[in-house]
Amino acid sequence: MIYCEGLVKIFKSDDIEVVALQGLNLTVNQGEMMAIIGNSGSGKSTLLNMLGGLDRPSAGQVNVGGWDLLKIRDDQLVEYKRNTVGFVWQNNGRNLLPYLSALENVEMPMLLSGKLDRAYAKQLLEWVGLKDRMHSKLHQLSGGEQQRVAIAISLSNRPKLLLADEPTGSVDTATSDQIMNIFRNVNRELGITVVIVTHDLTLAGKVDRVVAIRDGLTSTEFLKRNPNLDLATMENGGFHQGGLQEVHEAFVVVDRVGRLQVPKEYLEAVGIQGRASMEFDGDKIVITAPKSLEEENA
Ligand SMILES: Nc1ncnc2c1ncn2[C@@H]1O[C@H](COP(=O)(O)OP(=O)(O)OP(=O)(O)O)[C@@H](O)[C@H]1O
Repeated sequence: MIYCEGLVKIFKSDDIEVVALQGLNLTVNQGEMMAIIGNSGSGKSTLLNMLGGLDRPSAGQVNVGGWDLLKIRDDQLVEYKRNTVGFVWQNNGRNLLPYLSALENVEMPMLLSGKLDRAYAKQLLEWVGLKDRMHSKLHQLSGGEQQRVAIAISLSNRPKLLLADEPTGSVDTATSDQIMNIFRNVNRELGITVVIVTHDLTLAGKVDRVVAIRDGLTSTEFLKRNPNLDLATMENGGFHQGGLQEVHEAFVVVDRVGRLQVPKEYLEAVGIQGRASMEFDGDKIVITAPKSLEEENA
């Protein structure tokens, strides 16, 4: 569904250049539900905006659902955004209209694309648990309910890919669980590929695969140890306390030409700066602080 290789995004303003993505690789399979984590400024939103067609990449390859987003024409980009992707933000303000009802809000993008389908709009609101509130005005709904309306809107164009940027950033734990369950249903029952960007490791723990971004590159990948373990089992087993490591195994990402990112803490702990020694003992690759020549000759 998503294939990025060597993806680069450079922001230029006046004479300052910020390299937000510096050759990022990422593959997401059709029907997957996965999360992207990373510190503030690591490039998560930049990546999501590229994938959503909201911003253009500077270089590299990025292909989503058969569209080459580097070469795509402006008119094709409109079609891509209309038919292929749905977007959910932390801040609903961007796509909700406060004085319209929940139902009218869901119908709005359908109207704009000339494909009004009231029955489907109602079905979507039922799907996100708002059957009884569909005629309430947006401003009469709680933050969590508004977020669920936003999810219904993001599905109104029947996308193949749903992108969510910190979708539970401003809601409580119970609402956050409810939202994650909606994503899980959307993924399982509608077969939509779901990519969630988050800071929240408990949230990330609820998906099968997590990719960590550091300094504009994918650095670590976490895979669920037992993919058959479902959400209910994880929650009953006290998963909420455990975070990501309890259910997932961490792997360092090695790109096509063999590059990998070594965590800064590891480098500092063994005093590596600028260069390192690397040895292969037939079984393991050992990276250490550089040995001095005298030591080698001793
Ligand atoms: N429009 C822009 N112009 C200039 N620099 C930008 C722009 N957007 C993002 N950046 C820079 O690119 C880098 C990556 O930003 P990005 O918003 O993608 O990070 P993030 O991981 O989503 O962070 P956060 O979790 O805080 O949202 C940062 O250094 C940021 O300052």
